[in-house]
Amino acid sequence: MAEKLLTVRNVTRQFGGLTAVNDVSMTIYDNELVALIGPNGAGKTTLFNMLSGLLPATSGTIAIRHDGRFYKVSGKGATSVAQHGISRTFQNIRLFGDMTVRENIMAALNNQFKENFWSTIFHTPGYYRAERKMNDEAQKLIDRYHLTAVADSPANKLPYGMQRRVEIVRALATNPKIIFLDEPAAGMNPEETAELTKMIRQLRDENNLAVLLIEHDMSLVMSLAERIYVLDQGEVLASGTPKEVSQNPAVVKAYLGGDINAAG
Ligand SMILES: Nc1ncnc2c1ncn2[C@@H]1O[C@H](COP(=O)(O)OP(=O)(O)OP(=O)(O)O)[C@@H](O)[C@H]1O
Repeated sequence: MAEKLLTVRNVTRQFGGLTAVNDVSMTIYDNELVALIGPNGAGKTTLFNMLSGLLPATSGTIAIRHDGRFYKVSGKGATSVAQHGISRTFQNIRLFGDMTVRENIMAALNNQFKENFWSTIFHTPGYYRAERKMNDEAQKLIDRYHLTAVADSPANKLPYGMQRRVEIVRALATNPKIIFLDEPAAGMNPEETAELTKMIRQLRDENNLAVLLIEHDMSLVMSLAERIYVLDQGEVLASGTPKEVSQNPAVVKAYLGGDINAAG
C-alpha cells in the first residue's frame, strides 16, 4: 500500500463573502496520477494555489510528507514548499521568455545544486563541481524529454505546445515528490495533447513522483488519471477511478446533464 504524500483536511478559502473552496479533504499517495476536474468557477485554481503554498487557507490543513515527517504547506510560499518537494506549472506559462530552454532548466536546478556563498565568491573546486553537475543534469533532462533541438533557443520563440513541455521539465528540475500541472493541455492541438499525455506518464514512471493535474480535456483525464476528484461549487462532489466518476449521477448532472466525455 502506497504511503500518504499530501493530505488536505477540511480546507476552506473565502474571498470576502464568497466561499471559493468549502471544507475540502483529499489525500494523494506516493506516485499517483490524479486529476482535479470540475465546471468553471468550481474552485480548482484556488485549491491549487493553496496546495502549492501561494495562497493561505482560511481554515483547514494541508501537509506534505518529506523525509518521514509532515510539513504544513498552506501560505508558506512557493520557495519553502519547493524545499519540501512540491513543484507546479501555471495556466499561463511562466517561463523566463528571453532565456533559452537550457537556461530555464538551469535556473530551476540551481536550487538543488547551489554551493555555499564562499565557494561561489572564490570559485572553489566545489563550485566548479556543482557547475559541472548542474550542466550534466540539465543535459540529461533535455535529452530525456526530447528538447535537444530547441535547447539553445529562447523559450518565447518556441511553439506553444513546446513551451508547455519546457515548463513541465523546469518544474521537474527542482526534484519534486509531487508536481501540480494547471491545465497542461490548454491551447494544444490533438497531436500535441497526445505527446503531452505520453510525457506526463513518462514523468511519473521515471521519477518516482505523484502528479496532480487540473484539466478540462476529458479524453486526456480519462486516459491518464488513476483517480479523479470532482469539485463543484467549492466542494468535493465525487472521487474515484475514471470509470466510477464518469458513471456518478451527481457528476453527470454537474456537467449540465451532458456526457462527461464531451464536457469542456
Ligand atoms: N482572488 C480572488 N478574489 C475574489 N474571488 C476569487 C478570487 N479567486 C477566485 N475567486 C472566485 O472563486 C471562485 C472559484 O474560482 P477558481 O478560479 O478557483 O475556479 P476554477 O475551478 O479554477 O475555474 P476555471 O475552470 O474557470 O479556471 C470563483 O467564483 C472566482 O470568481
